[in-house]
Amino acid sequence: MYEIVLIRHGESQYNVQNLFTGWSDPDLTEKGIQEAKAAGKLLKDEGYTFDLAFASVLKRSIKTLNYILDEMDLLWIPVQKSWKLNERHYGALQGLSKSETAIKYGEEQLHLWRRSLSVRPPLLELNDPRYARNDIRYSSVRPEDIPRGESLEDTVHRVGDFWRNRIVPLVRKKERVLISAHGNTLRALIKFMEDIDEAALLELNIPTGVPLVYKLDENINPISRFYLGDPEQVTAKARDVAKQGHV
Ligand SMILES: O=C(O)[C@@H](CO)OP(=O)(O)O
Repeated sequence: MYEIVLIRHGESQYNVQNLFTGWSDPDLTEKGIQEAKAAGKLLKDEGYTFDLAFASVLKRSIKTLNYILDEMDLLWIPVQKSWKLNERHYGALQGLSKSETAIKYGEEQLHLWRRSLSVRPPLLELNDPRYARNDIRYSSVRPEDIPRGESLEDTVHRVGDFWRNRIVPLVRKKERVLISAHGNTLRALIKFMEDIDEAALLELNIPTGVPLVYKLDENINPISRFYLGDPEQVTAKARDVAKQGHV
């Protein structure tokens, strides 16, 4: 049996202001830092250790990983960063208030934008300053691969590719891997691994800063997944994420 640990970054400045984030790059809040440190302590107390770790190229994911590794005295392990683990791209919604968007377009439309599989957000114009093509950190990415807005399904493709090509070979070698990523990247990965149906996907919310453990069989198919920590607290945190879509 194999195992892997996933985590969504701690609370960010955009989370606390209830803004659509996507590929925007806000920092962690003080609460987010504490969540990351607590996650590191929990992993250590539960006896976890890692041989290598992954993060996206967004600072909330990178810093969360660093706080966790520092807490575990594992800052020395190799870390690989990839844009393929970036949050789902929220297109022209990025930087807008979720509650104001709910007022303008209705909670139902907002829920579809946030939680459906195939609905894309309004796409960014090519000359929009939020379009990542002019950002130096994406200079090695093929321009046609840089999104202007993604459905969750689009994110499932890029994260699924990354899982198959970069993560699975390591897991097979019994490497103990930690992935620090984002709410919708992890929803995409869960969809990819378990092919959960749309109804379950609509209700799937990932709490910030809580380690999610996957047990995998010999073919690297999931056997079970569970959060570490107090189940009531985890449920309450996931409920808070769901509530961000209300007026
Ligand atoms: O804004 C975002 O990029 C994501 C994660 O913070 O939010 P949501 O939960 O609305 O998909």
